[in-house]
Amino acid sequence: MKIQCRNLSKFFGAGAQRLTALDNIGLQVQHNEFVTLVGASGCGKSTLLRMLAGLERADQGALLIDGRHVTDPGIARALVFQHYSLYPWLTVLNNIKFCRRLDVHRRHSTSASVEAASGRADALVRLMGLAACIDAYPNQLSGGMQQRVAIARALMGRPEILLMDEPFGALDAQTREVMHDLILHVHRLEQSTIVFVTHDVEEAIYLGHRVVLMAPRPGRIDSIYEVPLPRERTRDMKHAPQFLALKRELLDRIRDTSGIETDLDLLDQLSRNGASAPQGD
Ligand SMILES: Nc1ncnc2c1ncn2[C@@H]1O[C@H](COP(=O)(O)OP(=O)(O)OP(=O)(O)O)[C@@H](O)[C@H]1O
Repeated sequence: MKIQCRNLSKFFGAGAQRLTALDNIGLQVQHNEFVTLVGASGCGKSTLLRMLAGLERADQGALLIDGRHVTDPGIARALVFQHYSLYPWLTVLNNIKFCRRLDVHRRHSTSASVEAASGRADALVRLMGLAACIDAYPNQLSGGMQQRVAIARALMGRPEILLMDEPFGALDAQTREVMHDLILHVHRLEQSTIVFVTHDVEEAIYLGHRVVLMAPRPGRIDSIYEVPLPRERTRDMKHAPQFLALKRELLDRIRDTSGIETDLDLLDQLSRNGASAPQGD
């Protein structure tokens, strides 16, 4: 098993203010699996991802990767965010090469490691379709191109696990479609394990082998769905009855677990109480 979350809990704040961001999370992800996380706002998706990245510590439970406890970030795991976080003063190629934890940036680096890193950067440039803009600076690129650079940079250290937090959230619909096929291609080629957070249920189904649906207050796993599609995805599958049925089910479940209806009821009560409250002078 690549990733094992055993009864993970995470709290923020203390006393009456204590918030259970993650409550008793149990999740196992296999090597080369593509798992997507969806759920209403505040259900702990990003917190769980940050924990997998080693950026957040669990307060209870255990997180194991390849059977070993995770305590810190490591080169075997790379994180990609919605905001591309590229270095504006570096060209595309240098952004890709600049993966700080690579041996090549250390004093003891050998000419063989420099050459290997250079070869990997060139391969990633081709894979990501960036060959025409290697000398451009990030501010000269579209959002989609910047995100390609960010993914290429994340792949530079050959991560075994790619953790993606709404990486395509800021892109337009057409660019997202292209990026979906690109990331599926990367997943196949690199044989990586991917955990991908999104608000977009269609994206979660199209990319994922399994969709993990989380719910808020406290943040928890509500249910896990196997995606009933072949692993090799094609865009026409988005119209398949089983795709549409799962989409409906997930959307209904997210609405039911979001707490939005309870909030609306409370607002309704408040406005009714307000209307009947005695008016002051
Ligand atoms: N550093 C922090 N300090 C205090 N509370 C936090 C912190 N990080 C997250 N939280 C809280 O933990 C809960 C889970 O947050 P998280 O960002 O993981 O949810 P999410 O599902 O990713 O939300 P969204 O979909 O809106 O991005 C939220 O209530 C959030 O306010």
